[in-house]
Amino acid sequence: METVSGVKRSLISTPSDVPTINQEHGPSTDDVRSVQRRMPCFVYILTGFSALGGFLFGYDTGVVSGAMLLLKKEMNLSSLWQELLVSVTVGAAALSALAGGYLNGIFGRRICILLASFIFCAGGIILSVAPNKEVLLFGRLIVGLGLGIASMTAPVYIAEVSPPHLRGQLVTINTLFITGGQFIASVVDGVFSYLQHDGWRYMLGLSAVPAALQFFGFLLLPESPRWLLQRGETEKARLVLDQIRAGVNVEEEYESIRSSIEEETNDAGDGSVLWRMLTYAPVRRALIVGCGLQMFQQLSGINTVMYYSATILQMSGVQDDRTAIWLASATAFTNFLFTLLGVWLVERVGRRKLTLGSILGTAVSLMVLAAGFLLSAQASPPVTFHPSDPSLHNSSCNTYGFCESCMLDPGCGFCYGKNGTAVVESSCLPVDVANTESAAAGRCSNGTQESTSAFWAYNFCPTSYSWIVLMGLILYLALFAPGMGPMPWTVNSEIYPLWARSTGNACSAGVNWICNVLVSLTFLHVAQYLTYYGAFFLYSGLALLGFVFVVGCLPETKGLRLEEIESLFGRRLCTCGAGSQGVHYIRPRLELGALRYGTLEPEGRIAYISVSTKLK
Ligand SMILES: O[C@H]1[C@H](O)[C@@H](O)[C@H](O)[C@@H](O)[C@H]1O
Repeated sequence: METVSGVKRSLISTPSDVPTINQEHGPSTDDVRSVQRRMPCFVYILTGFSALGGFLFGYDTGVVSGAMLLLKKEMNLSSLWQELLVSVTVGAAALSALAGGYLNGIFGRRICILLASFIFCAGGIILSVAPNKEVLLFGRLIVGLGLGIASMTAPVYIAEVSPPHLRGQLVTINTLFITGGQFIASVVDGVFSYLQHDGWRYMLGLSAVPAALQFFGFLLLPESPRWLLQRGETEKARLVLDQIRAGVNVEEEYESIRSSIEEETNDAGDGSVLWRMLTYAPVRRALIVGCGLQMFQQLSGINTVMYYSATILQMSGVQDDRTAIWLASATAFTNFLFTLLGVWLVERVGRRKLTLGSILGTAVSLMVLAAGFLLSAQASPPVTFHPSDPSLHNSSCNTYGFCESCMLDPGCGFCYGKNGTAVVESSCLPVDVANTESAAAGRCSNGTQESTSAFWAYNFCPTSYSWIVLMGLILYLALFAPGMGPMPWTVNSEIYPLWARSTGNACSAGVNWICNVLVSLTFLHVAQYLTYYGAFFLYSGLALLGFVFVVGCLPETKGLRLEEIESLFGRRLCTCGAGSQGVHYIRPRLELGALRYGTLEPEGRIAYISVSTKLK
């Protein structure tokens, strides 16, 4: 048990969807059922408009790969500039997510969402009219600033306006919008890839449309009642709560938020919020769990799959650029589809089981992916033909004996002929730096391929094991998307008490973006050092570590009111997971002078007995 302040903070009151015994202020079971029966339409509208932030997150991170194919030709971009244009957005998102915690605390969720959509709009317009690469870089930086704020604010806002029995589902809808945004971005990429001149302007600029929609929508939508109460705007808070609970008696919810804010204010120690979070054990544990989940989400390699799916598919044998782009949209669609499964499952099986099943499945499918690459590497065709052209002799490509090592060098590609299904007369040649679809010289150089009937493989080797890679990829998405995709966002939106919520979400979103940039920027280098199968075995190992972390540390939060969740972190870290396996809590309610205790039953449901025993 914590100190007295810890006990007071970890007070449990009755969740609205659990029938209660002898409760003083609670809604009757009929009230509760009627909330669940009535469709809380307004909450869905609020969720839809805030999740547009998730959509923009997905769109802006997803669209850039297709835009880059056109931009690099039109603006003659070096690989440094390409990397800069991709990573400046993610880097800016990491910084602005961290700053978003402060902004959320001061200005509230609504203003932050308005600010993010305004920034997205401005960024989209700048990108669509950019006359040169410097302005493009500036536009991508602006978009990143919006991304960071939106990524941490939308889940918090949705969690704060949702009723407990729908909260998991509604916050998961935000991730559904992220993956939806990635899918739409890939379709837009596919469509505008036919417009060789200026197609990228439409790709990058179109994001201004949903951003404007969100901006105007939020001018009319309310602030989070929890934030309003925290700022002392009690009347407004009650009005908003009435409005979003569709007229059901909100007295108990209002009281429970008010009393937990009162306790927080009384207990508030000295120092900044972050310092208080780090020095107060239950919140520190929640922060470790929140940041750990976000870290393992990224370390299990989702964005190597999302950003490089076209490349991965090419490596598995799909040769044509345009086919690869459309197959990449099939990948994004699979991610979207299985996130939908997560929305359906989250309130049925709970966050913990969903995350556990998903991360274990992710680890296994990464092994399948790695095995596919390993078999392809072992069956990699040898170099059998050394062309006499003296201009090719000085290149490092000349030193490779197999396609596998040739393909891993970004400066080289594999040029080969076919006899039936057998690879013949194969060479490793330097790539044409202006256009990686052909070799710099020789049989596979631009314009000569047709007459010589030679095939050019850049980034992949001709192999008969590509189906295993394809199967691993689909399996990966099907198992990652329902759990490890959305749960880190969903869990983070609910595990912190109100005073620490925006800072906690800012930190964990920052960790997500930082790990995102680390993994996606290092993928090609890791693949070069460890080969592709080594890289995927590495991600699989990291996912297994994540599994151990989730087993030990993630408690079940399903069905609990936000004010009750902190108590799940009352025990030592790595025993928190036991909370969902039947732990008994005894929580004296000191300020009321009455003793209440609750039993946390399997499935995270809490049964209540309120005992009117005076402590004094
Ligand atoms: O939860 C999301 C989602 O899974 C996306 O597909 C991924 O690109 C993001 O990085 C992640 O945070």
